[in-house]
Amino acid sequence: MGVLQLSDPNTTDENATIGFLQDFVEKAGGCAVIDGGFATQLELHGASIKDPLWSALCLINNPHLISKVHLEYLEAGADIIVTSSYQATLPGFISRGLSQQQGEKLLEKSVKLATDARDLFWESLKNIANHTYNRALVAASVGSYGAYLADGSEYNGFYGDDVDLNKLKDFHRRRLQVLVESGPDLLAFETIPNKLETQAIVELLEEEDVRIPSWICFSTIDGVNAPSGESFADCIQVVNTSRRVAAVGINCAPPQFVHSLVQNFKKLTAKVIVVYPNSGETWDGVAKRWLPSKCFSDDKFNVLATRWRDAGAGLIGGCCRTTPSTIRDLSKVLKKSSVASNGTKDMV
Ligand code: MET
Ligand SMILES: [Zn+2]
Repeated sequence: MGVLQLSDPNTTDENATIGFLQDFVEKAGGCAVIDGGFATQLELHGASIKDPLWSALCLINNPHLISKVHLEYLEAGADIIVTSSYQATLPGFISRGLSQQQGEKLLEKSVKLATDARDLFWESLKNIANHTYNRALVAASVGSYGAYLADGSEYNGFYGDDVDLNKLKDFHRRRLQVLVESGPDLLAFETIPNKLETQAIVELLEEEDVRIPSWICFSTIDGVNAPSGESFADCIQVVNTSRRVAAVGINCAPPQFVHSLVQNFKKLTAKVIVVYPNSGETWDGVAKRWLPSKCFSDDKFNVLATRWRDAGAGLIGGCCRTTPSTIRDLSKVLKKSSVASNGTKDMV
């Protein structure tokens, strides 16, 4: 098995922006594996992140742990790792007494920690014959405005009457510029709860002429609509207008919702479908803690994941409360069946 040969994402051909991710998925056997809960794994290692900056706090006081978690997910078989920048925002850092420049350095660092881990891991495989890993891609996480507010609004979609399109674009603009300049392979917009923020992202990608492919993932509470109550048909219509968004889907929703959503999204878009649900526990945004789920096991997650793949999801991983063990099992299940369906695992 060798390195995936992919189209160049930095080309001036706009179609190639999308083609890059489509190629990656295809060459991974029709379904590539994303990593699992990042903040979850930091916490399991003892990091204290009960803070408005959440996992981004580790960028300041525990970057080694971030590298360790990236390596754990790579070892578990993730084809794509997501950076620690989900709740890393410039206003968030500034409110902690950091300067704009220090904040920008931390955003840059979130990408560098991930690309360094990816390169280190890939290098370590050099002398290992017949390994089944792919050289992973790094997706820079861009959490929603609600994630920055840290008030649970990423799960209810209500940003208040004073938040309009321009305010959301202003909020996202500089962080996006810094992340893009830091050289990730992809951008991962996560837990987007409404159509307005979708529109802001799509317009911003155009205004900033972003040439690396993005995915946009929504959260959902009822498993049918966006948290704002707007239909996914409405939200995806906006996504479909963008030649810079390569994939669209769901993250951090209960796994039980995902199958019907993949079926629905398949009807609404030709883009790659990306899903990485949480473990089924629910986040109490006010008390800032997870409320228990009815049941969760990696076995159950795997069974569900093969159905998501069969329904047309091209990128599958885990969000909060999933761990490297979830991703290891997921990777085995998805890659095993992709070998069976392709008859080969040689992707060059
Ligand atoms: N990428 C983020 C993480 O795994 C997504 C969090 S969703 C609340 O920590
Ligand atoms: Zn999550």
